[in-house]
Amino acid sequence: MTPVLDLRGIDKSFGSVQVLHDVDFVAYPGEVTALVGDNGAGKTTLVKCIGGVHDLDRGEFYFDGVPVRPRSPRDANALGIEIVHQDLALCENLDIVENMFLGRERTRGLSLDYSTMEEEATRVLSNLSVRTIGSVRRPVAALSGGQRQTVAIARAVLWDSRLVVLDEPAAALGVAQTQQVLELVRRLADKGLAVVLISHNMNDVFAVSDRIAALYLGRMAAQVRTSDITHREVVELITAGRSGKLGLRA
Ligand SMILES: Nc1ncnc2c1ncn2[C@@H]1O[C@H](COP(=O)(O)OP(=O)(O)OP(=O)(O)O)[C@@H](O)[C@H]1O
Repeated sequence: MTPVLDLRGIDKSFGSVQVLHDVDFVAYPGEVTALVGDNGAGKTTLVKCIGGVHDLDRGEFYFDGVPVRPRSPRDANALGIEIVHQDLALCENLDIVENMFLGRERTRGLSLDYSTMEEEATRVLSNLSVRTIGSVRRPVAALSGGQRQTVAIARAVLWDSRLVVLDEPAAALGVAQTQQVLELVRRLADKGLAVVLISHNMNDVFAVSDRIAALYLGRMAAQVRTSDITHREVVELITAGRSGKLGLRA
């Protein structure tokens, strides 16, 4: 199976500080790949390279097997890459439909085509089996944390997305809302998308991922199938960069 995303030998520095060292990373269609690592390990930096926010210093970037080089978020979006950042970037004063189409509004003549946008937003939410959100004309200010996360994720798949990266989608959520968001994450993959999930929560990672990639001090310690690794081994990769036969050699 050709990975949707295949990064090889990625280096990234900020000034004299090298944050990513020779990182390989793959994400397959229909799978959730968890990206784990301690604070400062380089997860966000890697994701920003994927999303075209940062240009790479060195390395190869293949998308659907084709070499590419996204140099802006717009380039990444055009390929089918969507990043849902932790702050979600939703506008409180706008409703769900307006948020989902923000910056990419549908127009008819000179005016906004609300009925088409409303139909498409409703269709995407229903395709994702989201039933917990109510009317799509509700303002985002009135939504709970989990509902906001749902809107941000639905916005990401409204376009012809192939790869969706979710940065800690359940970080601030309660138990029931976390469960709903994880189910949504799983459904995205079941629809054929490649999903990358950044998480510090091992229970969430084991509940939903097919593969786990562990970054340690800017190096990829291991990327393995979730069924081939234990909870304890992942924690060792995160904290020490190695675990038994897995991980970085001294
Ligand atoms: N624009 C920047 N300029 C300089 N250093 C940066 C920049 N962005 C990130 N870094 C540094 O790169 C390292 C990795 O940061 P990054 O945010 O990628 O880690 P992370 O794994 O996402 O951490 P966390 O789990 O805390 O979000 C940190 O030491 C950080 O200070």
